Amino acid sequence: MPFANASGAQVERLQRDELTCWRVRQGGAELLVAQQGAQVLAYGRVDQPPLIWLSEDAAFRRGQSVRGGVPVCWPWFGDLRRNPEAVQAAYASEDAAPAHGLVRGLDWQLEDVEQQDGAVTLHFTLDTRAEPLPHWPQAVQPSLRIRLDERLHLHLENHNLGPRPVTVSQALHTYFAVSDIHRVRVEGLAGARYLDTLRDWRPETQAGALAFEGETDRLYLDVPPRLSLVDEGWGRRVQVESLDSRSAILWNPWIDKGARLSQFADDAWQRMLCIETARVLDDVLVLAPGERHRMGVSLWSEPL
Ligand SMILES: O=P(O)(O)OC[C@H]1O[C@H](O)[C@H](O)[C@@H](O)[C@@H]1O
Repeated sequence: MPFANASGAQVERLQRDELTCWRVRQGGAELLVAQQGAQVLAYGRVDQPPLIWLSEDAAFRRGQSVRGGVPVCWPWFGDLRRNPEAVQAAYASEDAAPAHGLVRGLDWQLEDVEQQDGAVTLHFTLDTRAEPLPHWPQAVQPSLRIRLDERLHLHLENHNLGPRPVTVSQALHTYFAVSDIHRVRVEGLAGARYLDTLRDWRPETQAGALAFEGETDRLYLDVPPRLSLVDEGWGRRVQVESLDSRSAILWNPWIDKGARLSQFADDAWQRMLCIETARVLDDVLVLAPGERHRMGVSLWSEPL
């Protein structure tokens, strides 16, 4: 049932196959968010190509992360065994740990929808006290605030409600839509250190802007607060501004890995790339007892 307020924002609950979603329309922008994983699925301005990419082969199934949008990776990023020891130690099982943590396929609770001053904010939490995560007996509660105004802002909060410090790694795994992977570059990384996961995690230093010429899967450190995705094909610059994060993952699967991915068309690698706002490697989060921490990202586009 849609409901609108005086400023004209419209928030509507709807179903995409097995998933409950919310669609927000406001000021010429449209946002779609799934309750599962508190996952942003789509975002853009109605008169422009989408800013966030959602796979045309996306499956909206319970327990399965949707390919595209902004999956929340938490309380670890990627392969747990590649994480610092303190992140691994928080997981109490000998069994193989799922990639990208435990919360992408779970239902988060929508706490409230706030509409104020031309902005709409959806606030999701995952109550890990009422329903502890499997093999992760830590009293840390994540929440995600998704705010739509002229821009899109995501804030991932961690609240350590327990008596012990807890170390987590995390990412807002944003999939961006691009006109053509051969016509884009990411600016802002020059001089940053990175680990190239495709070359045995070799440490490297970025020279100049990052262009994509093959499979790319890199963990960058010392990342500045502003990165820009320059898209010559669509004549725009997408600004990616982070809050309290100095690590980022840059990813494009290219042809061979793209063919092996779930919910991913054979040629989809040409139309997307990921810039993931993160806390990984030596940038992991150490949460003191009682501590709240917020990591964020804001996204918008400007004409070139
Ligand atoms: O297929 P998923 O579990 O969603 O992971 C998708 C991708 O996420 C990150 O960007 C990793 O760096 C990649 O190695 C991984 O392939």
